Amino acid sequence: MIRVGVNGYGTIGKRVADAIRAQPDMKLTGVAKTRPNYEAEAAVRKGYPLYAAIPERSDQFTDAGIDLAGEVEDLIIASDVIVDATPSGVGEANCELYETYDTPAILQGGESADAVDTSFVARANYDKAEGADIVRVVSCNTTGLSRLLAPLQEEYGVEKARVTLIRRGGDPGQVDRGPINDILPDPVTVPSHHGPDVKTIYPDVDIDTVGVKVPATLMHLHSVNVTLASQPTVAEVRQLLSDESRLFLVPEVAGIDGTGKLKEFAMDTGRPRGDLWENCIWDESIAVEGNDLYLFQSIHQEADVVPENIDAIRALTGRETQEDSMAITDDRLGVGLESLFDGPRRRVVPHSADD
Ligand SMILES: NC(=O)C1=CN([C@@H]2O[C@H](COP(=O)(O)OP(=O)(O)OC[C@H]3O[C@@H](n4cnc5c(N)ncnc54)[C@H](OP(=O)(O)O)[C@@H]3O)[C@@H](O)[C@H]2O)C=CC1
Ligand SMILES: O=C(OP(=O)(O)O)[C@H](O)COP(=O)(O)O
Repeated sequence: MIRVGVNGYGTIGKRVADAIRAQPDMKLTGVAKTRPNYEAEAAVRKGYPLYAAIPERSDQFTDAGIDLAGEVEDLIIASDVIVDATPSGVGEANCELYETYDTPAILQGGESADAVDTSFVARANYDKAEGADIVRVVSCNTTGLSRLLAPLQEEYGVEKARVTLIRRGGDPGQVDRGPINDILPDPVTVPSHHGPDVKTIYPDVDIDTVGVKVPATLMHLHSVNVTLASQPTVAEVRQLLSDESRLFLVPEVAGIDGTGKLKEFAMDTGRPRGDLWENCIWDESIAVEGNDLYLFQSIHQEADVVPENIDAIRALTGRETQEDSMAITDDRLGVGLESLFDGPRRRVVPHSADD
C-alpha cells in the first residue's frame, strides 16, 4: 500500500483525500489543517486522522474537542507521498519540509513550474514523474487543455491551438471573489499564462490562449480551435475523443445546454459534491473546417485535477504503468459518463473504502 498524506484540506485537498480512500493500493495516513473549521469536522467524521498544519494552533483543535493525531511533520514521516493542496505559494514554501524528511510531494497548479521536478498530466506525460521528488499537477484549465491535445497530437498532429478561456470568477465557496456584474479580460494581456502552462506539459505544442473572467462559479468554458496537420472528418474526431475516458462528449439528447445543467446532471448521477472529473465537450459543438477543429468544452475546476493527483502518486512511485494507473483510478472513482446515454449503465461514483 502507498501511504499518502494530504497537507491542505480544502477544495482540492478534501476531494483528493476521498479519492485516495477509494484506491485499492493506497492508504490515507491523514490530513493536515490549520484550523478546526467545518472541513475539519467532516474529516473527523470520515475517520481521517487530523494533523496540525501549524503546530502553534494545535490548542484550537483541542479547544474544539478535536483530538489531533499529531503535527504536520508527523504526517510527513508517516507517509510515502504527500499531496500538498495548500493555497497557491504555500506548497512551494513547504517543499523544504518535504525534502528534510525525504518524502516526495505532489503540488498543485497554483505553484510555479520552476519549483518542481516536473509538471504532470497523466494522459500526456505520466512517465516523466517516475522517481521525481516534487511533481506539480497543473491547474484545472491546463489539465483540461492537455487532455484534449493529447489524442489530437498523437492521431493528427497539432500545428497550432488557439483557446479562449471563459473562466469562472471563483469557486462557489469563495465569497471574496468576482466579478459580480462584469465581464473582464483576465488577464488583460495577451496571450494569457495558460498557453505557457500547457507548454510545461507539451513543450513543442504551438498554443496561444486568452482569458476572460465572468460572474460564474460552477465551471470554466473553453472555446477551442486547433489547426491539425491533417483533415479528419467530424465523425473521426468524435470517435477519437470519445475513446478517451476523461473526455465526456455531452450528447445532444441529454438536453444539457450549459454548466448549470452539467452540474445538475452530475448531482443527479450521485457524483460526490456533484463533481465532474472529465472534460465536458459539447458533442454538437465539434466542427471541422478543412484542417481546423472547433469545439466547446467545460472544465469543473474543483474536480478535474483529482484523478490526476491519484495517478501522480502512482507515477511518482513507479508502481503502475500510465495505462494501468489511469484504468484503476477511473474504475475506482467511476470516471467516464458516456455509457449513461448509449451503453450499458455502469457505476459512475467512487467505490467505498471497504469495497
Ligand atoms: N479551486 C480550484 O479551482 C483549483 C485550485 N487548484 C490549486 O490547488 C491548490 C489549492 O487550492 P484550493 O483547494 O482551491 O484552496 P483552498 O483555499 O480551498 O484550500 C487550501 C486549504 O489549505 C489550508 N491551508 C492554508 N494554509 C495552510 C498551511 N500553511 N498548511 C496546510 N494547510 C493550509 C486551508 O485550510 P485550513 O486553513 O482550513 O486548514 C485551505 O482550506 C492551489 O495551488 C490552487 O491553485 C488547482 C485546480 C483548481
Ligand atoms: O482556473 C484556475 O487557474 P487558471 O485559470 O490560472 O488555470 C484554477 O481553477 C485555479 O483557479 P483560481 O486561481 O482562479 O482559483
